[in-house]
Amino acid sequence: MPPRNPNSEKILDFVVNKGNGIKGLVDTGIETVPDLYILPIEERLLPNNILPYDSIPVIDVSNWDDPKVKESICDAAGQWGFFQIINHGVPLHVLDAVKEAAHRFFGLPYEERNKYWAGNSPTDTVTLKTSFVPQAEAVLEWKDYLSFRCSPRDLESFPLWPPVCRDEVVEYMESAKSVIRKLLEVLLEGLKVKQIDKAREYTLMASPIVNLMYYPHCPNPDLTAGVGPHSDISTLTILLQDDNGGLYVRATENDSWIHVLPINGALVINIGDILQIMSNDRYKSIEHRVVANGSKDRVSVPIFVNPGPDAVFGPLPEVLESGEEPLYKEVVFSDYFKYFFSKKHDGKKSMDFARI
Ligand SMILES: O=C(O)CCC(=O)C(=O)O
Ligand SMILES: [Fe+2]
Repeated sequence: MPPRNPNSEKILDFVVNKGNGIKGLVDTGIETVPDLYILPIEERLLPNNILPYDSIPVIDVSNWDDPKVKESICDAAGQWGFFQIINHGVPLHVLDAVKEAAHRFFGLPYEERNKYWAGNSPTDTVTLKTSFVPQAEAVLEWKDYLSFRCSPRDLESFPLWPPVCRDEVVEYMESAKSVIRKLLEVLLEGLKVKQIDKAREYTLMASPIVNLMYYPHCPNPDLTAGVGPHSDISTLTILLQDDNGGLYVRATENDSWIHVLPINGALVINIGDILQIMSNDRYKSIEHRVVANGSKDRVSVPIFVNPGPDAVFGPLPEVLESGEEPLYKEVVFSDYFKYFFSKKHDGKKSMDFARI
């Protein structure tokens, strides 16, 4: 990484080392985007690269057992890797409450937020961070996030979680559980897996993570990345976004992107790397990115549905049954996770870790 100029070093110290986050920097009243956040022009999302009339599928899941619904889900997972679901059963008030809780947490004074900063937090099940991997990034991402590990064991640390948002996070996670289960059942049935037994359950969904993402308003969002292009390493991600928009999904191998239109009450679903690997490429984990907003503070709440740390995953035997060659080797989830977090967001390069 090239050396940084003294002003960038100062900002890095304030945002990362002192734990103010990008929220703290915006609160100082900055009127321009600091160099530390300015992307080289070839990495910016330019208007010419946005396809204005395209959108990802929207699927009504009021009847999960309808074969047409199942088919739409599996088709969307294969062709798009991204879709929105409506009538999913998670109550609107639960969705609204967790978004409000995110605003409440990031609205706390520095001293209160800082109690949860990585390294200060009373428990490793909740951590406040900024950007993605600041020590590996030449340009930082315009986001802070409070991350909750949410396996049943992790939930034992609930009393140590921030009181301004912990109930809402747990309620959202609990209400989303049946949606997660249904989606995985349908997607696995599409891969000829009849039933999700205990071992499979561990590999598919044992260690969910819920993030409260916060993208404070940015003086010039076109210059910077809220989140750079990446695919998720999860099996599935369930994402609740607010009405500001700003999430873009890669459309083709060329550099074009589709905006994910906010729909009140909808959940955005995307396939993660693990499910692409387990499906031997039947389902696709598609790159996506976020652009911050010029005037509003954006929040989103992804649930990353992750395997247990020591789960081993690879192409499913049911998928390879008819003699198809596996495209991936078997990998331990914690190794894949460490690899992902050892470098900056970099498209779909993490998948090389598992590729044969
Ligand atoms: O905030 C969003 O809309 C998406 C965030 C995201 O892609 C991620 O955290 O992996
Ligand atoms: Fe993502």
